[in-house]
Amino acid sequence: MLDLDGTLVDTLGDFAAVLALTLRDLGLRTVGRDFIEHTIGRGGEHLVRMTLAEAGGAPELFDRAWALYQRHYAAVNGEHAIVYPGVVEGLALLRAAGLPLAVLTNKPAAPARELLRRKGLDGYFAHVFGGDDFPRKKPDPLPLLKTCEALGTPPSATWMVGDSRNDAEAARAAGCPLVLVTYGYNHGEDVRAVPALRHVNRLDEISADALS
Ligand SMILES: O=C(O)COP(=O)(O)O
Ligand SMILES: [Mg+2]
Repeated sequence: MLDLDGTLVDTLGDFAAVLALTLRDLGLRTVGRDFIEHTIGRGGEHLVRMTLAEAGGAPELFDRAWALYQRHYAAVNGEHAIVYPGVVEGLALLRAAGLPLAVLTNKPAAPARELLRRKGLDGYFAHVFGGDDFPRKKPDPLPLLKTCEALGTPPSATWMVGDSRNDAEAARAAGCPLVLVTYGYNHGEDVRAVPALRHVNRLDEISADALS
C-alpha cells in the first residue's frame, strides 16, 4: 500500500494553486506555502478548514470553500505536481517482484485516480483507494485493513509506504510493517524521528530483496 501525496507525487504546487484560487473567490488573503506543506495529509476537508482559519475566514464559509476547492482541484489536478525521483523505478521493481500494489491516500478517490492517470502511474496498481472510500481516514487503521482485504494479504505481510506520522499511526494500529520516505510532508516535523522498519530517500531503495 502506497500513500500518494508526498510519497509518489509532490503535489504541493497543486494544493498551493487550488487554495489561492479558492481564497481569491472568497475574497480572502492567500496562505503561505509552508503552512500548506505542514497541513497536507489529513484529507482535503481538513486542509480547507485549517486554511480558512489561517486566512481569517469564518468557519461558516466551509461549505462554499469546499465546493470551490473541489471544482478548482479538478481543473488544476497534476498541473503543478511532480512525480518524485525513484518512484517509477521503485514501482517497476515492486511489480517485477510480483507484489500486488495499491494506492491508499486521504485524497478523495476521483482526483487521486485522475492524478495517477495524468502522471502515467495508473498502470501499476490493482486498487486505488481515497479518503472518501471508507467511513474513516488515516490515521485510523480502517482504510489500511480494507486495503489489505482488497489485496488479499494479511496486515502483518502488507507493507505501508508513506511519508508522515499519519501513515505511521495508521500502520501501527493496523499491524502493518511501515516504510517511510524522507522527502514528503510530515506536518513540519523530521520524519526520521518517526519509528519505521526503514526510512528511504527514494522509492527504488525498497528492493525486492528487502521485501522478501
Ligand atoms: O491530505 C490529502 O489530501 C492527501 O494526503 P495523502 O495522499 O498523503 O494521504
Ligand atoms: Mg502523504
